[in-house]
Amino acid sequence: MNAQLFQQASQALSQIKTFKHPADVSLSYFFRNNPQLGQQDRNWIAETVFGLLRNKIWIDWRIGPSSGRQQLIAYFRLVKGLPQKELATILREEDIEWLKKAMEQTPAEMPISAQAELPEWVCSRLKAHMQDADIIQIGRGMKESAPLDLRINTFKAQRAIIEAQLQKSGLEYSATPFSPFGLRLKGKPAIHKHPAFVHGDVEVQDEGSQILGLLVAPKRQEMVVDFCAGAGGKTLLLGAMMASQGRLYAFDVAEKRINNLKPRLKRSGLSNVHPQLITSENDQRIKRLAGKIDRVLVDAPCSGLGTLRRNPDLKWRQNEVGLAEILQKQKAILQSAARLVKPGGRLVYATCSILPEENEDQITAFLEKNPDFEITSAKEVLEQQRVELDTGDFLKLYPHQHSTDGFFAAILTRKAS
Ligand SMILES: C[S@@+](CC[C@H](N)C(=O)[O-])C[C@H]1O[C@@H](n2cnc3c(N)ncnc32)[C@H](O)[C@@H]1O
Repeated sequence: MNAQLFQQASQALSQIKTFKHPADVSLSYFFRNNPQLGQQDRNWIAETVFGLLRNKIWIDWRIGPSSGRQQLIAYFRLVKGLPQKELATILREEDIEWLKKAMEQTPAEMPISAQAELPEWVCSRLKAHMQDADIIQIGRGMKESAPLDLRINTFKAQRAIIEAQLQKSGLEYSATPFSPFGLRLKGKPAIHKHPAFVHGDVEVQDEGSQILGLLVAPKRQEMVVDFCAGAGGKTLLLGAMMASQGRLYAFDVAEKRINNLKPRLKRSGLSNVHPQLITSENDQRIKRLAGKIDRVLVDAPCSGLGTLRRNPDLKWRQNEVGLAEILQKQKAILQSAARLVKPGGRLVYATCSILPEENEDQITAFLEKNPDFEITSAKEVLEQQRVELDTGDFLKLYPHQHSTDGFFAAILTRKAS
């Protein structure tokens, strides 16, 4: 660490802290405007500002109102535990005085929000459903940085060959605990340049996201819809599970995301995927396919509060007003997507959120309105695939328990008429 680099981290932080854009977007913009920074410096700045964001609620409570520079000093001193002499190169005279006072002050009792490193409004919503100790555990799990998980593209590649390739290039990895297609890399190697990635033999995908595919469990020759396909993280998995057979529609309302799916699709070698830009959840195409689809995945737009390990800035970018809109959208999408499912067919509703309003509550409301659907146990569906993961009827994943992002999923089956 040197004074200049520290100053640059502080500047990057002040741009991120407007929270007008996602933190990674603001950071890329900062790097574009500072082309003199080498890769090592960029990595250090990114690690530092993300480290701060992962701990900022606690830091704000501990040191009170303060500048970005002071928050960074507090991060190194109080979170990373660096002794003051190691900060000598960056501390100015006024910093030393400020730090002395900050270290001495004892703030009032720590609120649950600071203990859990979650916004107050999130804590109060969780409190209606769980104990404080559980909220704290969930929140603390979100403070760790996420591991780099790969999914083997089983349509193209065999695990033994991929493992041999990784070993040959000196990469360390282990099998993911639950997903049969997963590998967890040690550290954060530049996997996008690795031949296995370039040839489409592996994709980067959190193990939790891989498990969602196991809940859909599409069969070869089936008609499947990935309703909120985005750039196709789950589409590619579903397509591989279908061994590139049957028909898999990838719907989304965002043109950019559907366009981003196309190069990934090409790399994957799949030919059963049909990306379709839709105008809304009520697009004409949905009416035409009504009652014809075997399996539908709704990976709904959500608050993303299960992904705080990767997107800690969501703690400031999400709020209750935004949540109210998201809840309406989720409800409308689920209701419309359900029309696609044929009798006996399966609908999987998933989010990367930890809020019950976006999860269980949506399912309860849906089932009240749609008595022709019933819950199928996630535990049983996973058991059938020899995956030992029991979170009950619903899939509920948390970083502190499963080392995945926070995910929720419910399997709904349309009763055979
Ligand atoms: C959680 S993301 C999906 C991520 C994706 N399934 C993946 O695995 O990479 C939710 C997606 O829903 C899309 N979306 C939002 N409103 C929609 C709607 N009315 N109908 C279909 N998709 C919608 C968003 O554009 C976004 O790509």
